[in-house]
Parts: sequence; structure tokens; C-alpha cells
Amino acid sequence: MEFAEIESLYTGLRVADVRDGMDWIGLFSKGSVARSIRPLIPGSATFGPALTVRGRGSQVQPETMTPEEYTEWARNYWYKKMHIEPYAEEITPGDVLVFESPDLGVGQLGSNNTLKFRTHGANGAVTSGGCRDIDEVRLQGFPVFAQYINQTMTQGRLEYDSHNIPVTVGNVLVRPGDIVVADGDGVIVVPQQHATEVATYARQELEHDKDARRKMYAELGWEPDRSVL
Ligand SMILES: O=C([O-])CC(=O)C(=O)O
Ligand SMILES: [Mg+2]
Repeated sequence: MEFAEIESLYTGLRVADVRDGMDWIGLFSKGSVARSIRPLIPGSATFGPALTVRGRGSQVQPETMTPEEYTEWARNYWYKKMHIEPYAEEITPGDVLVFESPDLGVGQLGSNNTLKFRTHGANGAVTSGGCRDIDEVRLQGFPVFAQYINQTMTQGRLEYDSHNIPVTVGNVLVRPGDIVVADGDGVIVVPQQHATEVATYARQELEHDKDARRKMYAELGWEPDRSVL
């Protein structure tokens, strides 16, 4: 599905609405990513088709080296052969990167690669692993939904495995092109074949809910804000 179509279906929908839309078509136990995967930037929200990436634990045990040798090893071996990001070149504007990453306490995402993803037009990233440089990622306003914040780099810990393959993140299968929606309630994944129907009932429930809240705003004498308009 083209991003323009996803945009017209999903703009303004909250994760809660998409959850309802999934229920409305009978997908009660599907889609909701484990609640341990949370927004790292309070208030951030995103949606888009999944560009999937798998990382794997590494068996590489770097030998003892001088710092100069280590610089050479990191730049010309690790970041050229093991921690590679070929998928960045394949980002289509609107994509949400979805990383299946083992829980190795690694800050696989950081302010450098998130900025690279943004320059290619990505709408955000979801990972079962971690993120570092978090203050800068917040400054960038790049929506990251992750299991943890941690300091360590990937060297000798976590390698690139593959991309554009089905992955399992937060106990949910995510296939390339499935629709990812994320906000303060967490992350939900809509199988692409259900994208239109789920959005239809999600929208119905959002409008129903907004009507009820708009009336209570009026009763309270509050000015309507975007949450009720
Ligand atoms: O380099 C890494 O592996 C992660 C990182 O800190 C960044 O992208 O800024
Ligand atoms: Mg960094």
C-alpha cells in the first residue's frame, strides 16, 4: 500500500482506536506489541509501513588491541562488515523501521543513525532492543519506541543479520509493509491485508469518542482542542 493511502486512512488515529479497529474485525489477540516497548520521547506518535530489520548476537570477540588498532578495527571492520545498515538506502518516505534485536543491553540506535533514517524520510523506529544518545534523539524529535535506553555500542555484541524479512518484535509478527502505529499507549501492528477495514472501524470509534468528549468539554466550559475536533 502506498504511503499516501496509509496517510489518508491513519492520520489522526490513536493507538487505542487502531486497537479497537482490530477488535471490531475479530483480531482480538493480534497486533499489540509488548508493553515493555515504550516511546522514548514523551508525546511522540507516528505511523507508517514497516521496513523490517533483524539484528543478531555476535560471536566476534575483539582481541586486545592498542586504542589506535581499535579505532582501525571499529571503523574498517566493525562498521563496514558487521554493523552495517544497507536498509537505510531502501527507506521510502513514511516508513517506520522495525528492529528485531536480542536483549543484549546494546544502544543499537543512536543520534547518528536515527538522523540518517530521518534524512531518508523515515517516520520513526521501533525496536525490541535499545537506544543511546537519547537526549540528542529527543532534540531531533525522531520518534523511537524501544525497550530500553543503554550506553553501549554494538561492537562485539550485536550484528546486522538481514532486512525486509518477517520479524517478531514484542511478541508480534511484523512483515514488511504491515502498518505500524505508535503513540503514548505503545505500538500496534496492523497486517497490511486488513489495513483499510481496521482504519474504517478505528475512525468510527474515534469519532464516537470525540463526540462524547466534546460534549463534556462544553459542559465544563472548556475551549475545544485538537483532541475533540
Ligand atoms: O553508532 C552506533 O552504533 C549507534 C550510535 O551511537 C549512533 O548511531 O549514534
Ligand atoms: Mg552515537
